[in-house]
Amino acid sequence: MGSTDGGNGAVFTLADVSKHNTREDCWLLINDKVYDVTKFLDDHPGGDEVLVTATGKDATNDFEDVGHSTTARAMLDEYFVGNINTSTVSLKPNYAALKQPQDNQEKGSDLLIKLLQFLVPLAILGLAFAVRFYTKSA
Ligand code: HEM
Repeated sequence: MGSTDGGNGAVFTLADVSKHNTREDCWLLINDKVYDVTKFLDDHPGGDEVLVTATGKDATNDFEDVGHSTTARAMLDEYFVGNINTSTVSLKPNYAALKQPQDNQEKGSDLLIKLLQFLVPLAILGLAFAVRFYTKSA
């Protein structure tokens, strides 16, 4: 069936694939292969929304995370339009880089909590002394 789709020898860049990011024209990149799923949108058991949001990037993880059946995997062939120029896409997301800002943020809020743990009792103590001082003189 794939042979009737044409363009089997085509090699696309991620920028090429990214242009097809609407319900009217929807391409996906899964496991280094490019699929035109426009005609499949209405039939996808997981809905069309997830497919459109999976455009413009490497959708391999999105596809694999769902744990698609072998039937689902066999369906891919039908929508195959070409391969990807792998140098245009970072196929493995850099988890270390993604995690970094989060770590920094956590460190930031840790510091704030430590600072508050120090300042709040100090403020209460100060308040107690102030109250004592003013009630004495009155
Ligand atoms: C051409 C690509 C795709 C095909 C042919 C496909 C096909 C299917 C099929 C046949 C099912 C039914 C369950 C099964 O047999 O595993 C399914 C379910 C599902 N798919 Fe896909 N899928 C594709 C891409 C995607 C992508 C990229 C995502 C996520 C971003 C996705 C998300 C889902 C979800 C969430 C379900 C579960 C629906 C449910 O059980 O309620 N699919 N898909």
